[in-house]
Amino acid sequence: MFKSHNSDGSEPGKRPFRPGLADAVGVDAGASQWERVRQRLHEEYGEEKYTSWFVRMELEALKSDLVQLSVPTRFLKSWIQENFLPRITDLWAEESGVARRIDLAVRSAVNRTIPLKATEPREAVSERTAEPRAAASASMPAAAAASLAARDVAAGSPLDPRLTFETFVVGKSNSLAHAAARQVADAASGASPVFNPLYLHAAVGLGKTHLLQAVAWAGVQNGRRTTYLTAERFMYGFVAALKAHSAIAFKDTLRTIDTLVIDDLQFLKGNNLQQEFCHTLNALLDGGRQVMVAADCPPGELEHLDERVRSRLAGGLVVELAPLEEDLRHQILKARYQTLAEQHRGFTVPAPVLEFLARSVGQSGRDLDGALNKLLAFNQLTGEPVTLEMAENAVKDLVRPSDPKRVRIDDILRIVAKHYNVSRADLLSQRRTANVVKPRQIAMYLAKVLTLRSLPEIGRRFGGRDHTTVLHAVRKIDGLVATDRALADEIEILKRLVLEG
Ligand SMILES: Nc1ncnc2c1ncn2[C@@H]1O[C@H](COP(=O)(O)OP(=O)(O)OP(=O)(O)O)[C@@H](O)[C@H]1O
Repeated sequence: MFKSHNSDGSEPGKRPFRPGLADAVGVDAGASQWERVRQRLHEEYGEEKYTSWFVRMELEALKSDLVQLSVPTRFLKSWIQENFLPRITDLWAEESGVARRIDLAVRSAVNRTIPLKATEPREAVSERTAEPRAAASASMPAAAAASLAARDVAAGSPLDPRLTFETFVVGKSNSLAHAAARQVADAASGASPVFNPLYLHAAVGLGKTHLLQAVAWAGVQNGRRTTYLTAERFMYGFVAALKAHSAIAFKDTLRTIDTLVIDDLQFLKGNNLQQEFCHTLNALLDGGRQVMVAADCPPGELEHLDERVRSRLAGGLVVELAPLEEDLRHQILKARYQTLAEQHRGFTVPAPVLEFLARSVGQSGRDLDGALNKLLAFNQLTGEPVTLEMAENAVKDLVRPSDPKRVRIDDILRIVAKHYNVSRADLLSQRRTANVVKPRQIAMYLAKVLTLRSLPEIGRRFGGRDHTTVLHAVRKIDGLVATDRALADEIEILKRLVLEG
C-alpha cells in the first residue's frame, strides 16, 4: 500500500480541517462527520480501493447545502465523480442528517493575487474559488458582491501548478512558440517587450494553455505583475465590475500590470466586451506592457472581433503550434508516465507500450493524457498488468489513423487563385466575369466542405458577401459535381492540394 503525505507533513486523512470562507457548519462537527464518512468508505470498498481512490480526498469546507472536497489530481477527480459521487453524497446525508451537494475540486489549482512576491507561500485553494466567495457575499449588497467578484477576476484565473516550463516538452512543432514564451517570461519587470503582443494559435490540446500558464507561473516567481485570464473570465469580470459601478477600478487594475495573458480568445463575444478588450489591449500595448494571447485560429480568422483588434493582435509575433510529432509525443508520454508512476504504486508501463501509444494515439496532448489515464484505470481496477495487448484494447477508441488537417480559408483562396490563374483580390472582388465567378464559387464550396465555418462567416471572408450568396455557390457546385465528371476530378485535386498544402 502506498502512503502519500500532505504538504504540512501530516499523513493523509489526518490533515486538520480548514473551514472555508463561507463555513456555516461547526468546525468540529464537520471534521467528525468527515471522519465517519471516510471510515464507511473504507469499510464498504475495502483497503485496496480505499487507498487507491479515497485516501487523498480531503474536506475543504462544509456549508449548509454543500460539502467541498478536494483531490490532488484531475484523474482522481473525474474517476471519483463518475463512480463514487452518489455513494459519497448518501453517506454524508446519513452521517450528518442533512442532504448536501458534493463539490469535488482539484486541490492543486492555485490562485494568485497581484502583486505576489516570489517569497510568499502560495495559497492552495479550490479550483472553484469563486464559489465560497459568492456564498460569503450572499448577505452583502449586490454592488459590494459584484465589486468583490470583479476584484477576484482582476486577480486572475486559477493556475495549474503542473503547467510550467519545467514540464513543457519542446520539439519541432512547438519550439518557436516555446522560445517566444520563454523570452516573455524571462524579461525583467519594466523592460520593454520584444514581441508584443505574442499571439499563439493551434488546434485543441497542443499546449497553448500550458505555455500561457508557464509564463504566468514564471511571473509569480520573478516578481513580474502577471495576470492570466481566460476570455470568459475577462468577460465575467467586466460585467461584474459594471454591475458594481467599479468598471474604472477594474480597468485600472488590469492596465497597471506588467503582463496580461489571455487564453481562449475565440470565446470573447459581445460588442461592449470587445470594445473593452480593445481599450485594455491598446492601453497595455501603448504603455509598453506585455500582452500574450492564445486562440484556436490566427488573428485574421477571429471573425467576430473588430478589425482594429485583429490587426493589433496580428501586429506583434504570431506563432502556430503544429500537431505534436511522434518523437515529441513519445517524450511527453514518458514524462507523464513517470509522474503517474510516482503517484500510483505498482503502475508499470513497459517501453514498447509507450512507443505504441506515441505512434498510434492522436496528435494532441489531451489524447496522450487520456490514453495513459485509461491504462491506469484498467490496471488499478482490474489488477491486470499493462502489456501491449492490454493497451491496444484499452485505448482503441483513441487510436486514429491521422488527425484531419486544420484548413484555413486563406489557404483555400491561395490555392484556388493559383489553380485558376486569377488573383486573390479577384476572388474577393465584386467582379462578375465568368473566369472569376466560377473559381470564387468553387472556393466558397471548398470553404464550406473543408472547414467548420458557418455560411455567414464564409461570406464575410469572401469580401463581405451575404450568406445566401455562399449558399447559392455551395448548391451550384454541389449540383455540378454530381453531373460533371471533369469538374468533380478538378475539385478532388483542389481538395487534396488544400489538405496537403
Ligand atoms: N509540449 C508539451 N509538453 C508537455 N505537455 C504538453 C505539451 N503539449 C501539450 N501538453 C499537455 O497536453 C494537454 C493539453 O494541453 P493544453 O491544455 O495546453 O492545450 P491547448 O492548446 O490549450 O488546448 P485547448 O485549445 O483545447 O485549450 C495538457 O495536459 C498539456 O500539459
